Amino acid sequence: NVAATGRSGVVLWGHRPEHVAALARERENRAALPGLPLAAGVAPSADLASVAAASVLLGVVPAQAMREVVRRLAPHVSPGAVFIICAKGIERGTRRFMSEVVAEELPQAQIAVLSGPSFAADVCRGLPTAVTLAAEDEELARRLCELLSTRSFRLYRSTDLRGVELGGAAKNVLAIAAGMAEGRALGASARAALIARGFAELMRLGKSFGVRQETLMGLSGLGDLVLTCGSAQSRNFALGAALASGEAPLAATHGKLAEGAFTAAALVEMARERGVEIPIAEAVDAILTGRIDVDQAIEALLMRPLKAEA
Ligand SMILES: NC(=O)C1=CN([C@@H]2O[C@H](COP(=O)(O)OP(=O)(O)OC[C@H]3O[C@@H](n4cnc5c(N)ncnc54)[C@H](O)[C@@H]3O)[C@@H](O)[C@H]2O)C=CC1
Ligand SMILES: O=C(CO)COP(=O)(O)O
Repeated sequence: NVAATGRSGVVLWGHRPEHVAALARERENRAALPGLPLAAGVAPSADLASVAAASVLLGVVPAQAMREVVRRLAPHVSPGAVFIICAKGIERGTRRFMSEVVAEELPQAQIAVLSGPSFAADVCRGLPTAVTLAAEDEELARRLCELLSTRSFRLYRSTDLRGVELGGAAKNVLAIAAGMAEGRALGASARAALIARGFAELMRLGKSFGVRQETLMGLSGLGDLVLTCGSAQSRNFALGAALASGEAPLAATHGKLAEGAFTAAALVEMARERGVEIPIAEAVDAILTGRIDVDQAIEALLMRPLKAEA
Protein backbone atom coordinates (compact mmCIF):
# COMPACT_ATOMS: atom_id res chain seq x y z
CA ASN A 1 0.00 0.00 0.00
CA VAL A 2 2.87 2.39 0.77
CA ALA A 3 4.39 1.68 -2.65
CA ALA A 4 1.02 2.49 -4.25
CA THR A 5 0.68 5.88 -2.55
CA GLY A 6 0.14 8.30 -5.42
CA ARG A 7 0.98 5.55 -7.88
CA SER A 8 -0.86 2.83 -9.79
CA GLY A 9 0.22 -0.43 -11.41
CA VAL A 10 1.99 -1.81 -8.33
CA VAL A 11 1.95 -5.58 -8.86
CA LEU A 12 1.50 -7.69 -5.71
CA TRP A 13 2.65 -11.22 -6.50
CA GLY A 14 1.69 -14.08 -4.19
CA HIS A 15 2.55 -17.75 -4.40
CA ARG A 16 -0.89 -19.09 -3.54
CA PRO A 17 -3.31 -18.47 -6.47
CA GLU A 18 -6.40 -18.89 -4.26
CA HIS A 19 -5.05 -16.27 -1.84
CA VAL A 20 -4.26 -13.88 -4.69
CA ALA A 21 -7.76 -14.40 -6.15
CA ALA A 22 -9.31 -13.62 -2.74
CA LEU A 23 -7.17 -10.47 -2.48
CA ALA A 24 -8.25 -9.32 -5.94
CA ARG A 25 -11.90 -10.02 -5.15
CA GLU A 26 -12.10 -8.67 -1.62
CA ARG A 27 -9.41 -5.95 -1.93
CA GLU A 28 -8.39 -6.85 1.62
CA ASN A 29 -6.17 -9.42 3.32
CA ARG A 30 -8.81 -10.63 5.75
CA ALA A 31 -6.54 -13.04 7.59
CA ALA A 32 -3.50 -10.81 8.17
CA LEU A 33 -4.80 -7.23 7.96
CA PRO A 34 -8.56 -7.29 8.50
CA GLY A 35 -10.39 -4.02 7.90
CA LEU A 36 -7.45 -2.50 6.04
CA PRO A 37 -8.26 -2.20 2.33
CA LEU A 38 -5.71 -2.74 -0.39
CA ALA A 39 -4.75 0.56 -2.06
CA ALA A 40 -6.42 1.18 -5.41
CA GLY A 41 -3.06 1.13 -7.21
CA VAL A 42 -2.22 -2.44 -6.15
CA ALA A 43 -2.81 -5.22 -8.69
CA PRO A 44 -2.64 -8.74 -7.17
CA SER A 45 -1.18 -11.40 -9.46
CA ALA A 46 -0.24 -15.07 -9.14
CA ASP A 47 1.96 -14.88 -12.24
CA LEU A 48 5.59 -14.23 -11.40
CA ALA A 49 6.24 -13.02 -14.95
CA SER A 50 3.96 -10.04 -14.22
CA VAL A 51 6.74 -8.41 -12.19
CA ALA A 52 9.14 -8.50 -15.17
CA ALA A 53 8.61 -4.84 -16.05
CA ALA A 54 9.29 -3.63 -12.52
CA SER A 55 12.45 -1.63 -11.89
CA VAL A 56 12.00 -1.88 -8.10
CA LEU A 57 10.92 -5.07 -6.32
CA LEU A 58 10.18 -5.57 -2.62
CA GLY A 59 10.81 -9.06 -1.22
CA VAL A 60 8.30 -9.57 1.59
CA VAL A 61 8.41 -13.29 2.30
CA PRO A 62 9.68 -15.29 5.28
CA ALA A 63 13.48 -15.29 5.42
CA GLN A 64 13.64 -19.07 5.02
CA ALA A 65 11.61 -18.81 1.78
CA MET A 66 13.68 -15.96 0.31
CA ARG A 67 16.11 -18.15 -1.66
CA GLU A 68 13.36 -20.23 -3.24
CA VAL A 69 11.32 -17.14 -4.20
CA VAL A 70 14.29 -15.21 -5.58
CA ARG A 71 15.46 -18.24 -7.55
CA ARG A 72 12.04 -18.50 -9.21
CA LEU A 73 12.01 -14.76 -9.78
CA ALA A 74 15.48 -14.56 -11.36
CA PRO A 75 14.49 -15.23 -15.01
CA HIS A 76 11.97 -12.34 -14.83
CA VAL A 77 14.26 -9.66 -13.41
CA SER A 78 16.04 -7.27 -15.74
CA PRO A 79 19.67 -6.23 -15.16
CA GLY A 80 19.96 -3.23 -12.87
CA ALA A 81 16.54 -3.70 -11.26
CA VAL A 82 16.50 -2.99 -7.53
CA PHE A 83 15.52 -5.74 -5.09
CA ILE A 84 14.58 -4.43 -1.63
CA ILE A 85 14.79 -7.09 1.08
CA CYS A 86 12.05 -6.70 3.70
CA ALA A 87 12.57 -10.04 5.48
CA LYS A 88 14.33 -10.07 8.85
CA GLY A 89 16.33 -13.21 9.40
CA ILE A 90 19.33 -15.38 8.64
CA GLU A 91 19.10 -18.45 6.41
CA ARG A 92 19.32 -21.63 8.44
CA GLY A 93 22.00 -24.11 7.53
CA THR A 94 23.98 -21.76 5.28
CA ARG A 95 23.94 -18.94 7.90
CA ARG A 96 23.68 -16.45 5.06
CA PHE A 97 22.31 -12.95 5.52
CA MET A 98 19.41 -12.15 3.20
CA SER A 99 21.60 -9.85 1.09
CA GLU A 100 24.00 -12.76 0.52
CA VAL A 101 21.13 -15.06 -0.48
CA VAL A 102 19.77 -12.50 -2.94
CA ALA A 103 23.23 -11.71 -4.37
CA GLU A 104 23.75 -15.42 -5.03
CA GLU A 105 20.37 -15.99 -6.69
CA LEU A 106 19.81 -12.62 -8.37
CA PRO A 107 23.25 -11.36 -9.45
CA GLN A 108 21.74 -8.95 -11.97
CA ALA A 109 19.94 -6.94 -9.27
CA GLN A 110 21.02 -4.02 -7.09
CA ILE A 111 20.30 -4.88 -3.46
CA ALA A 112 18.75 -2.77 -0.71
CA VAL A 113 17.35 -3.58 2.74
CA LEU A 114 14.29 -2.05 4.39
CA SER A 115 14.12 -2.60 8.13
CA GLY A 116 13.03 -0.90 11.31
CA PRO A 117 10.23 -0.64 13.85
CA SER A 118 7.04 -1.07 11.82
CA PHE A 119 4.13 -3.39 12.42
CA ALA A 120 2.39 -3.93 9.08
CA ALA A 121 -0.98 -2.97 10.58
CA ASP A 122 0.41 0.37 11.85
CA VAL A 123 1.91 1.17 8.45
CA CYS A 124 -1.32 0.19 6.69
CA ARG A 125 -3.37 2.39 9.02
CA GLY A 126 -1.17 5.34 8.09
CA LEU A 127 0.18 5.70 11.63
CA PRO A 128 3.55 7.50 11.78
CA THR A 129 6.45 5.09 11.16
CA ALA A 130 10.16 5.64 10.59
CA VAL A 131 12.44 2.92 9.22
CA THR A 132 15.84 2.53 7.58
CA LEU A 133 16.53 1.93 3.91
CA ALA A 134 20.06 0.67 3.35
CA ALA A 135 22.04 0.24 0.16
CA GLU A 136 25.80 0.21 -0.21
CA ASP A 137 25.45 2.81 -2.94
CA GLU A 138 24.33 5.97 -1.10
CA GLU A 139 22.83 7.50 -4.22
CA LEU A 140 20.62 4.44 -4.65
CA ALA A 141 19.57 4.63 -0.97
CA ARG A 142 18.73 8.32 -1.42
CA ARG A 143 16.68 7.61 -4.56
CA LEU A 144 14.74 4.78 -2.90
CA CYS A 145 14.00 6.89 0.19
CA GLU A 146 12.52 9.56 -2.05
CA LEU A 147 10.59 7.00 -4.06
CA LEU A 148 8.99 5.18 -1.13
CA SER A 149 8.63 7.74 1.67
CA THR A 150 5.17 9.04 2.40
CA ARG A 151 3.98 11.59 4.95
CA SER A 152 3.46 8.85 7.57
CA PHE A 153 6.13 6.35 6.42
CA ARG A 154 9.49 8.07 6.80
CA LEU A 155 12.63 6.46 5.41
CA TYR A 156 16.12 7.23 6.69
CA ARG A 157 18.97 6.16 4.44
CA SER A 158 22.05 4.15 5.38
CA THR A 159 24.94 2.55 3.55
CA ASP A 160 25.52 0.03 6.37
CA LEU A 161 23.51 -2.76 4.81
CA ARG A 162 25.00 -5.51 6.98
CA GLY A 163 24.41 -3.54 10.18
CA VAL A 164 20.77 -3.04 9.25
CA GLU A 165 20.15 -6.69 8.48
CA LEU A 166 22.00 -7.88 11.59
CA GLY A 167 19.81 -5.72 13.85
CA GLY A 168 16.61 -6.90 12.16
CA ALA A 169 17.56 -10.56 12.47
CA ALA A 170 18.80 -10.42 16.08
CA LYS A 171 15.92 -8.40 17.55
CA ASN A 172 13.46 -11.19 16.69
CA VAL A 173 15.43 -13.70 18.78
CA LEU A 174 15.71 -11.26 21.69
CA ALA A 175 11.97 -10.49 21.48
CA ILE A 176 11.22 -14.15 22.17
CA ALA A 177 13.12 -13.77 25.46
CA ALA A 178 11.17 -10.60 26.31
CA GLY A 179 7.93 -12.46 25.62
CA MET A 180 9.01 -15.22 27.98
CA ALA A 181 9.65 -12.68 30.74
CA GLU A 182 6.17 -11.29 30.12
CA GLY A 183 4.66 -14.79 30.14
CA ARG A 184 6.25 -15.45 33.52
CA ALA A 185 5.16 -12.02 34.85
CA LEU A 186 8.75 -11.07 35.68
CA GLY A 187 7.81 -7.39 35.55
CA ALA A 188 8.66 -4.21 33.68
CA SER A 189 12.09 -3.90 35.31
CA ALA A 190 13.12 -7.34 34.03
CA ARG A 191 11.92 -6.40 30.55
CA ALA A 192 14.01 -3.23 30.56
CA ALA A 193 17.04 -5.24 31.74
CA LEU A 194 16.48 -7.77 28.95
CA ILE A 195 16.27 -5.04 26.31
CA ALA A 196 19.47 -3.37 27.57
CA ARG A 197 21.43 -6.61 27.94
CA GLY A 198 20.03 -7.88 24.62
CA PHE A 199 21.23 -4.69 23.01
CA ALA A 200 24.68 -5.28 24.54
CA GLU A 201 24.67 -8.69 22.81
CA LEU A 202 23.78 -7.03 19.52
CA MET A 203 26.56 -4.46 19.95
CA ARG A 204 29.16 -7.18 20.65
CA LEU A 205 28.01 -9.18 17.66
CA GLY A 206 27.96 -6.07 15.49
CA LYS A 207 31.53 -5.27 16.48
CA SER A 208 32.64 -8.73 15.35
CA PHE A 209 31.00 -8.09 11.97
CA GLY A 210 32.56 -4.65 11.65
CA VAL A 211 29.19 -2.90 11.33
CA ARG A 212 28.66 0.67 12.49
CA GLN A 213 27.59 1.22 16.09
CA GLU A 214 25.32 4.09 15.03
CA THR A 215 23.39 1.68 12.83
CA LEU A 216 22.71 -0.62 15.78
CA MET A 217 21.73 2.36 17.91
CA GLY A 218 19.31 3.52 15.21
CA LEU A 219 15.86 2.57 13.96
CA SER A 220 16.76 -0.85 12.55
CA GLY A 221 18.64 -1.92 15.71
CA LEU A 222 17.61 -0.43 19.02
CA GLY A 223 14.40 1.02 17.54
CA ASP A 224 13.10 -2.34 16.36
CA LEU A 225 14.41 -4.10 19.48
CA VAL A 226 12.39 -1.79 21.72
CA LEU A 227 9.26 -2.18 19.59
CA THR A 228 9.40 -5.95 19.33
CA CYS A 229 10.42 -6.55 22.95
CA GLY A 230 7.68 -4.26 24.19
CA SER A 231 4.55 -5.33 22.37
CA ALA A 232 2.34 -8.40 22.35
CA GLN A 233 1.53 -7.36 18.76
CA SER A 234 4.90 -8.89 17.86
CA ARG A 235 4.68 -12.52 16.80
CA ASN A 236 8.13 -13.21 18.24
CA PHE A 237 7.16 -11.71 21.59
CA ALA A 238 3.88 -13.68 21.51
CA LEU A 239 5.82 -16.89 20.82
CA GLY A 240 7.98 -16.25 23.90
CA ALA A 241 4.90 -15.62 26.05
CA ALA A 242 3.28 -18.84 24.82
CA LEU A 243 6.46 -20.83 25.49
CA ALA A 244 6.53 -19.43 29.01
CA SER A 245 2.98 -20.68 29.49
CA GLY A 246 4.20 -24.20 28.81
CA GLU A 247 3.26 -24.56 25.13
CA ALA A 248 5.55 -26.64 22.91
CA PRO A 249 7.62 -24.55 20.42
CA LEU A 250 5.67 -25.54 17.29
CA ALA A 251 2.22 -25.06 18.88
CA ALA A 252 3.38 -21.81 20.51
CA THR A 253 3.70 -20.02 17.14
CA HIS A 254 -0.11 -20.31 16.79
CA GLY A 255 0.45 -20.81 13.07
CA LYS A 256 2.06 -17.40 12.68
CA LEU A 257 5.51 -16.58 11.38
CA ALA A 258 8.04 -15.98 14.18
CA GLU A 259 11.34 -15.34 12.37
CA GLY A 260 13.39 -15.49 15.59
CA ALA A 261 12.60 -19.18 15.99
CA PHE A 262 14.43 -19.90 12.72
CA THR A 263 17.22 -17.39 13.17
CA ALA A 264 18.15 -18.24 16.78
CA ALA A 265 20.36 -21.23 15.96
CA ALA A 266 22.17 -19.42 13.14
CA LEU A 267 22.80 -16.39 15.33
CA VAL A 268 24.18 -18.51 18.16
CA GLU A 269 26.45 -20.47 15.79
CA MET A 270 27.75 -17.25 14.24
CA ALA A 271 28.47 -15.77 17.67
CA ARG A 272 30.27 -18.91 18.84
CA GLU A 273 32.42 -18.94 15.73
CA ARG A 274 33.42 -15.35 16.51
CA GLY A 275 33.97 -15.89 20.22
CA VAL A 276 31.13 -13.51 21.10
CA GLU A 277 28.95 -14.16 24.16
CA ILE A 278 25.22 -13.79 23.57
CA PRO A 279 23.66 -15.55 26.60
CA ILE A 280 20.08 -14.32 26.11
CA ALA A 281 19.95 -15.47 22.48
CA GLU A 282 21.64 -18.73 23.51
CA ALA A 283 18.97 -19.33 26.15
CA VAL A 284 16.23 -18.77 23.55
CA ASP A 285 17.87 -21.24 21.17
CA ALA A 286 18.30 -23.82 23.96
CA ILE A 287 14.61 -23.56 24.88
CA LEU A 288 13.46 -23.77 21.26
CA THR A 289 15.49 -26.92 20.72
CA GLY A 290 14.26 -28.47 23.97
CA ARG A 291 17.66 -28.54 25.69
CA ILE A 292 16.44 -26.53 28.67
CA ASP A 293 13.10 -25.21 29.88
CA VAL A 294 12.11 -21.62 30.60
CA ASP A 295 12.76 -21.95 34.36
CA GLN A 296 16.26 -23.30 33.76
CA ALA A 297 16.96 -20.46 31.31
CA ILE A 298 15.87 -17.81 33.82
CA GLU A 299 17.94 -19.45 36.54
CA ALA A 300 21.00 -19.66 34.27
CA LEU A 301 20.73 -15.99 33.28
CA LEU A 302 20.29 -14.84 36.88
CA MET A 303 23.22 -16.93 38.08
CA ARG A 304 25.74 -15.69 35.52
CA PRO A 305 28.91 -14.38 37.16
CA LEU A 306 28.78 -10.70 38.07
CA LYS A 307 30.85 -8.57 35.72
CA ALA A 308 31.44 -5.08 34.45
CA GLU A 309 28.50 -3.72 32.47
CA ALA A 310 30.24 -2.92 29.20
N1 LIG B 1 4.32 -8.25 9.46
C1 LIG B 1 5.07 -7.25 9.92
O1 LIG B 1 4.61 -6.41 10.71
C2 LIG B 1 6.48 -7.13 9.49
C3 LIG B 1 7.15 -8.15 8.85
N2 LIG B 1 8.46 -8.01 8.50
C4 LIG B 1 9.21 -9.09 7.91
O2 LIG B 1 8.69 -9.42 6.62
C5 LIG B 1 8.86 -10.82 6.37
C6 LIG B 1 7.54 -11.41 5.99
O3 LIG B 1 6.67 -11.22 7.09
P1 LIG B 1 5.08 -11.22 6.94
O4 LIG B 1 4.68 -10.57 5.66
O5 LIG B 1 4.51 -10.70 8.17
O6 LIG B 1 4.85 -12.79 6.88
P2 LIG B 1 3.70 -13.68 6.28
O7 LIG B 1 3.67 -14.93 7.06
O8 LIG B 1 2.44 -12.87 6.15
O9 LIG B 1 4.27 -14.03 4.83
C7 LIG B 1 4.36 -13.09 3.79
C8 LIG B 1 3.95 -13.72 2.48
O10 LIG B 1 4.90 -14.71 2.11
C9 LIG B 1 4.20 -15.82 1.58
N3 LIG B 1 5.01 -17.04 1.65
C10 LIG B 1 5.22 -17.87 2.68
N4 LIG B 1 6.02 -18.89 2.32
C11 LIG B 1 6.32 -18.69 1.01
C12 LIG B 1 7.07 -19.41 0.06
N5 LIG B 1 7.71 -20.52 0.39
N6 LIG B 1 7.14 -18.92 -1.19
C13 LIG B 1 6.50 -17.78 -1.53
N7 LIG B 1 5.77 -17.05 -0.68
C14 LIG B 1 5.69 -17.51 0.58
C15 LIG B 1 2.95 -15.87 2.43
O11 LIG B 1 1.92 -16.62 1.79
C16 LIG B 1 2.58 -14.42 2.55
O12 LIG B 1 1.82 -13.97 1.47
C17 LIG B 1 9.43 -11.41 7.68
O13 LIG B 1 10.80 -11.62 7.55
C18 LIG B 1 9.13 -10.37 8.72
O14 LIG B 1 10.10 -10.37 9.76
C19 LIG B 1 9.11 -6.84 8.71
C20 LIG B 1 8.50 -5.79 9.32
C21 LIG B 1 7.15 -5.86 9.77
O1 LIG C 1 9.50 -6.71 12.61
C1 LIG C 1 8.45 -6.37 13.09
C2 LIG C 1 8.20 -5.01 13.56
O2 LIG C 1 9.24 -4.14 13.21
C3 LIG C 1 7.36 -7.37 13.27
O3 LIG C 1 7.63 -8.13 14.38
P1 LIG C 1 7.11 -9.63 14.50
O4 LIG C 1 7.61 -10.35 13.27
O5 LIG C 1 7.66 -10.15 15.78
O6 LIG C 1 5.60 -9.57 14.51
